[in-house]
Amino acid sequence: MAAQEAVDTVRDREIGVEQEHLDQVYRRLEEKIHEAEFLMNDAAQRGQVGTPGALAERDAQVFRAGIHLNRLNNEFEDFLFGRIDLLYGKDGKKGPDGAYTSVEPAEDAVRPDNTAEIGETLHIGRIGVLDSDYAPLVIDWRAPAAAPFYRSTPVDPGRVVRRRVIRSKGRQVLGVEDDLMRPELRATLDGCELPVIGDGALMAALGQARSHTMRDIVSSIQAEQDLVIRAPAASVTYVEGGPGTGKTAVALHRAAYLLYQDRRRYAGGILIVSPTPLLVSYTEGVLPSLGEEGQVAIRAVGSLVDGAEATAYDEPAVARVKGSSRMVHVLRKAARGALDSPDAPQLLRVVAFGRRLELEADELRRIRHNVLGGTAPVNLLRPRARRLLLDALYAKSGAAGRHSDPELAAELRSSFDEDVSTEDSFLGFLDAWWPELSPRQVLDAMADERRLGRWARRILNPGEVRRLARSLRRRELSVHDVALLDELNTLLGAPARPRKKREYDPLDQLTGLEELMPVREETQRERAERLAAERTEYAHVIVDEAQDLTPMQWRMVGRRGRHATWTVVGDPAQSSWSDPDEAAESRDEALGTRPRRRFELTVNYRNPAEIAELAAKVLALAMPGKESPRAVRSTGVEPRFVTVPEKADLAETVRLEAERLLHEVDGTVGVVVAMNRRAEAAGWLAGLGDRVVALGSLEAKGLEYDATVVVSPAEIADESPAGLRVLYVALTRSTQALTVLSGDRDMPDEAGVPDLLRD
Ligand SMILES: Nc1ncnc2c1ncn2[C@@H]1O[C@H](COP(=O)(O)OP(=O)(O)OP(=O)(O)O)[C@@H](O)[C@H]1O
Repeated sequence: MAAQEAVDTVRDREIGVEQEHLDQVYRRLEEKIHEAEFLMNDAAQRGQVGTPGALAERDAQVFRAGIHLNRLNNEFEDFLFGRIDLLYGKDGKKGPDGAYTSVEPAEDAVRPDNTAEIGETLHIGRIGVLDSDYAPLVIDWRAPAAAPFYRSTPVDPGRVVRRRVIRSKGRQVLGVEDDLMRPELRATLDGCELPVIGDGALMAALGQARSHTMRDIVSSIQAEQDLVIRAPAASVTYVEGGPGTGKTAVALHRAAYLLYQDRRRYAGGILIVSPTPLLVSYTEGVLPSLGEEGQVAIRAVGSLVDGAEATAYDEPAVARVKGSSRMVHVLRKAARGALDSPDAPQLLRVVAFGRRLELEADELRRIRHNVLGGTAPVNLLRPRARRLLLDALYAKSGAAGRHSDPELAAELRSSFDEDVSTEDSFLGFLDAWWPELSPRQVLDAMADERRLGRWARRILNPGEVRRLARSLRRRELSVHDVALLDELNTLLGAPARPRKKREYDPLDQLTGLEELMPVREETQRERAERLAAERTEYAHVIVDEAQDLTPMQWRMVGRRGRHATWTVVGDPAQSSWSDPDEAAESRDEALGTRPRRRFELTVNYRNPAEIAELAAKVLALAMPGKESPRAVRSTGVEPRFVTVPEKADLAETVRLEAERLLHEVDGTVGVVVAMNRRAEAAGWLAGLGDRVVALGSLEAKGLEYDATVVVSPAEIADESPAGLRVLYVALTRSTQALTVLSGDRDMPDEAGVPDLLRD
């Protein structure tokens, strides 16, 4: 008891120490706010008066002050979250953030009797704050001086002796957790022994209940993740890792890091491509929590084309056709062939120079063939088609040989052209014979099985043509249709549209400040939409769940990053695309010859070992020989196996299980079913509240819940050629508890364990 009291006293004292530091930080920030407000008023009053140098300096100051204002108005849960106590460094050089730059300790930093004095203490937070003497009160987590907070380990501690995670809310420090990187040392700070509190901030973070939005991991980024986050942005950073290894989290933190490193370079925008709208809404709060809202657009792969917001999924056989790179050839033919619609006019009749002139079907066909000869986009060929029509009509008019004088001949021709091309019958004909085609119109034309059959001859087989045409007759766009629209957009060529004028914003006069201002009322989503509408290319593209992109989707994403650097994160073992080799080929095409830097993440932070072990059985079937990531914790709670009791039905059983799990966990419960049960499953859970959701297997991508019910592994596995990998995804969504519910098709044994999950 006395020992516990002593621990509590030390803990309280250490919390007090950090509280004092946080108070000092807030005092300093308040000073900065006053300064910022003064500067902004001053700037507004004085307008743009001054020398260019002074104006640039003033803008820079206002810019920095704007950052502070923005951050503080966001009342962060843990503005200050870390601290490292370091040995003296090899040399006495300081970096721009006021910290010593040396990574290695000085030779005499540790005395022969294994004692040492702490030479430097750094606090780490979401932004950097200097005191009035330019000494660092808080180091920005992305600054080089903060790297040892994430990188140092007992095996390779560098200068770090003690690493502390501070839990705070607003202005209040709530707790501290320490890790010793040099446990063999007896270190002192200001003459007193360095106390160590608690046992592991990471475990505390992992055990917390989940909500429907992802949290940032800024206070507990692990060393192998930090290497990826801070990797130089050259060419392609390629990251592989199993479920729960933090790929999505790392990708988001990397976006924030890149912006911090070189905001100017990324003014061209960062695009994050996510597989589903569910994953977009799950992750979109992370960047604002890291203080980054501007410049990053997070978009689902079904919403990458302006105006399309597809969420429907095609059945696997259709998705397979629509995703395949064979579609490029079909679309090329369709984009040109769609001009030749059944109701296209077969005769052009005009009156010119007092004569009736006609072009008949054969002549028209020849002209069209002639114009379409090259590879230029169809819509951009309309002026050429118009000219050839006029040429043919002029030839018929007999006026061509009337003047030998070239000037008079040219005059005659130009008055002919003007007469004809303003005639209603000519204009009407041109609109009908060479209409400006939209991608959607071509897709609609492909819904006609006969026409599609012509365009797909020797590319798709008759069964594929039938299925594709049938699916295109449904009006609702599917996720896979969006990549087809994008391809058609390129094939047709976008006619120049007038740019929307941006509303006047007085803050535009202050360079760079705009994106940081807290007064803007635009949400992250609105901003992303605006950015996407204004932009067709980005400076950096991050692809999450990259294993799922089809060849056609890779082409679409590739177009948005032709000059970009890339971060690509994925796990081949979770691929829902039936032919991973084909997708990898298209990925390589999209990324071109840029050199790749590869990283691997090896630790599963999501699933307890008990769940990870079960999922590994499916992995062994789906990808024999592929290793599972190592689970970092164990809960002692084994997965539960349930079958539908005799007098009950599936719906009732699922509902009962969901209710049971809602009692068991504080956070969310996900019920994962085969895609064709998606609609009915929502009904099974009616009235249970918003902590529980039903999801189709493909929608579960990237998400996580405190507990999950996986309904009929066999149904999920049989859904598509990639079914086993989709089942692997479904089984790896839970952070605490998992129920596997079997139907007849699963052939469960007496213990309820389905065939697929037995040893
Ligand atoms: N360093 C960390 N500290 C705390 N939590 C972490 C850390 N790394 C990952 N996590 C947590 O682990 C969970 C899984 O992370 P994430 O979703 O990024 O993994 P993933 O590799 O994308 O998984 P999947 O491939 O299954 O989609 C999340 O809850 C995330 O917050």
